[in-house]
Amino acid sequence: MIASRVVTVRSTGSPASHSNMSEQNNRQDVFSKPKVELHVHLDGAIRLQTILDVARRRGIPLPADTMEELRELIVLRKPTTLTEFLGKFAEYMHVIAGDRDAIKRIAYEFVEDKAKEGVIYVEVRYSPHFLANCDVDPIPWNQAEGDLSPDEVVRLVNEGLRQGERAFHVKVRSILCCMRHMPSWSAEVVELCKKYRHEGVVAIDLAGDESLNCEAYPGHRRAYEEAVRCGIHRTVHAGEVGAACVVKEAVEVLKAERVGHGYRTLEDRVLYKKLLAQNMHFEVCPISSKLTGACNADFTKHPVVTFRKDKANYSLNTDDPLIFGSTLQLDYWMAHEHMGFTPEEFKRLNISSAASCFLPESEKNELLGKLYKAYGMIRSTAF
Ligand SMILES: O=c1[nH]cnc2c1ncn2[C@H]1C[C@H](O)[C@@H](CO)O1
Repeated sequence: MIASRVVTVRSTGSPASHSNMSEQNNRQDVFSKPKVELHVHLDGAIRLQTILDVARRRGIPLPADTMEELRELIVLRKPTTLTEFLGKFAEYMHVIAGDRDAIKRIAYEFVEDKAKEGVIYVEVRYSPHFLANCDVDPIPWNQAEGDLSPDEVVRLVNEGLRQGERAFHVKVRSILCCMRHMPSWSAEVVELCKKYRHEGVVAIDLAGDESLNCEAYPGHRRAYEEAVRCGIHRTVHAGEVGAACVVKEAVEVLKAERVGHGYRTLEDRVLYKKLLAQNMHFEVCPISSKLTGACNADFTKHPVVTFRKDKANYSLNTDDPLIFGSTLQLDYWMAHEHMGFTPEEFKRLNISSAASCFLPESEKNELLGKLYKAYGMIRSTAF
């Protein structure tokens, strides 16, 4: 029996449309055991307070002076579209991008926040180009040109994450994102993955707006070929809002080892069966999928209900807790309350997540051992 206890669920923003804050604070932590998170964006997991502090220090005007006003500006309250959701990043990225202290700080604070959520291993992703202000074309977020390159961004994030790991006892690895609309950045992304593979960078990702262009550009394809050639792990955002053919392309052309979201895989039964047989991992983000309009707002109809029924390999993740006003506990709570997830299923999916993480085998085994121990399970237990 898992004892559930009432905890205060701290949130980076207000709980988007799911409830009011006091209601959220009284929610039970439905799985207060060590967890693994594989799909969360660093730039979607920044503290509101940090955005305010950095804006003040840098003298950058914001249309919000208080946490409440900033929350109002950034946090999504109702389901929208992926395109509109992605537009939220433009509200605050210009504050953090190009600033060395801010970048280290968001990485460090991210680890602290994950520790509070009971996460013992996390893979956090971001686009180095989106946080830079030189050696990137175009310079993002209307920044003036500065002297912070994508390469240095990776070094700073690595430093912040390493300090966070030591302070909060969470194991953290990172994934570098190519962006769908910027194929010209992808060659450098894979080079950065190679350069920093011994400093915590474990994989390459392709993020951004699938609804704008479905077929991966040659720039992305070449980067993924290089990743395969060099043994860099691969995940791809696919089938979030894009059709099942985007998932097919991710797996067959880009050689993705995991699929970011992947909900619309279910529309192609042949593909779904094939991926089930391959034990393909789906990085599921429940609250995200509701607020980006990727899935039906009725959680009882969520693709993860089918994944669970079919004993698919999947994880539960926050994706962008800042913009969704969420926490990992809230995603678990939604799964429990609206989809009937049990502690047994939470254990199973965390073990699948650990087994599908991008750590080297020996470290993966160590992580699995920790979970089995914490869950009071014997290693050979098969679900
Ligand atoms: O859910 C998402 N789908 C596609 N792209 C996303 C999602 N969440 C964040 N991103 C984008 C916006 C970020 O700036 C970028 C890198 O983290 O990845």
